[in-house]
Amino acid sequence: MPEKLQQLTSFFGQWKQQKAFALFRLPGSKEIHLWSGPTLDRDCESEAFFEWVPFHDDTPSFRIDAELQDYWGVEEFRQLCEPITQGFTLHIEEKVEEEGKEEYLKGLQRCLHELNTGVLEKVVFSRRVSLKAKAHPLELFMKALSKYETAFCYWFHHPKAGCWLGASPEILVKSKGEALETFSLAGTQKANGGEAPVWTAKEKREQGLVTQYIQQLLQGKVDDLKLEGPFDARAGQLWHLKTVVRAKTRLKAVDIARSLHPSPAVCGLPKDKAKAFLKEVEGYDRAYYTGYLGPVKTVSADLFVNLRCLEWKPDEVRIYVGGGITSESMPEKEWEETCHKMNTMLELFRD
Ligand SMILES: C=C(O[C@H]1C=CC=C(C(=O)O)[C@@H]1O)C(=O)O
Repeated sequence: MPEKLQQLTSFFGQWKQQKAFALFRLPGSKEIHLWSGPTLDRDCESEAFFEWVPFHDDTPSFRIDAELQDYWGVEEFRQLCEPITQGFTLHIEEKVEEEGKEEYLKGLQRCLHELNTGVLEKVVFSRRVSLKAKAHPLELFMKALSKYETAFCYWFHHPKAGCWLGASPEILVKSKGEALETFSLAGTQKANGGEAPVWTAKEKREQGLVTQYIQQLLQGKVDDLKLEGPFDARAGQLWHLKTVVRAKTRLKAVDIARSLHPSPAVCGLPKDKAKAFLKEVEGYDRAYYTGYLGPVKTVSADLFVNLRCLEWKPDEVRIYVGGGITSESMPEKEWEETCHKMNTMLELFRD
């Protein structure tokens, strides 16, 4: 057996016994990276580490020291992986369309009450669906690579955080030297062939609130703050509204990410009230959905919001989806939006 294949087979053949690891591909890149190593103490840094942060503060964060770093070209990796995933069945119970609808709509009414009485200005209400499924995570990761070329695709495993996979369209903080970039991403429409989306006032406002939040938070802390957009951004079968925010700074990417998180693209406004309200109204634990993750080096960082993701279990997957709610929201439309977002992960189980 060629050495590279042997190494990969032994790593992914017993991945559950491995130390924590992250397998990832940056948006648009043709390289797949594997970082693995011991967990660092909170706030302890190394030359290269993988950051893994939850949504709620009472869930633990993990920072993996990238002691082991390897990378492959996508095609080489695909060929190496074929023998590893061969013989695994890919199966999912597909009847999920109406599951949890009643509960979701009840929660949404409570969101609308908070919004209509002025307690909240925006809230990102979410849900989780558990499905019986069988798949090798590596196979799902490979599918994500080919279906979502412009997303940050990852497979993350930590003995204490579990096994997660995703294809995130949203940069939280990207930095290289002093150059900093972040996204304001919100507003969703299902793609309809090649047609450009027409955005409603509600969608423009929900995205505008995210841009404003980022701008206010960064102003005075960074130099040369510039905004580009909003423009249409495609993510799989969905469209979003996106504004790219650029700046110059000497602050550390991990510190900026910590102060931006959770933005109104995943939480709400006012931030603390929305967070507390979500904990109560959602009735389930978001865990690492809408947290953030990514590789960090001494001179660069690529941190993404953990969206369009699933939690993998041996016979089950849990898919997490949400959407921005404002006083103009129409319940049926918001429900449908979560169904469209769920399709991003369900697609991994289809040919
Ligand atoms: C919270 C999610 O998406 C966010 C990112 C883009 C568009 C969003 C929206 O239109 O509501 C959300 O803010 C999700 O995918 O679960």
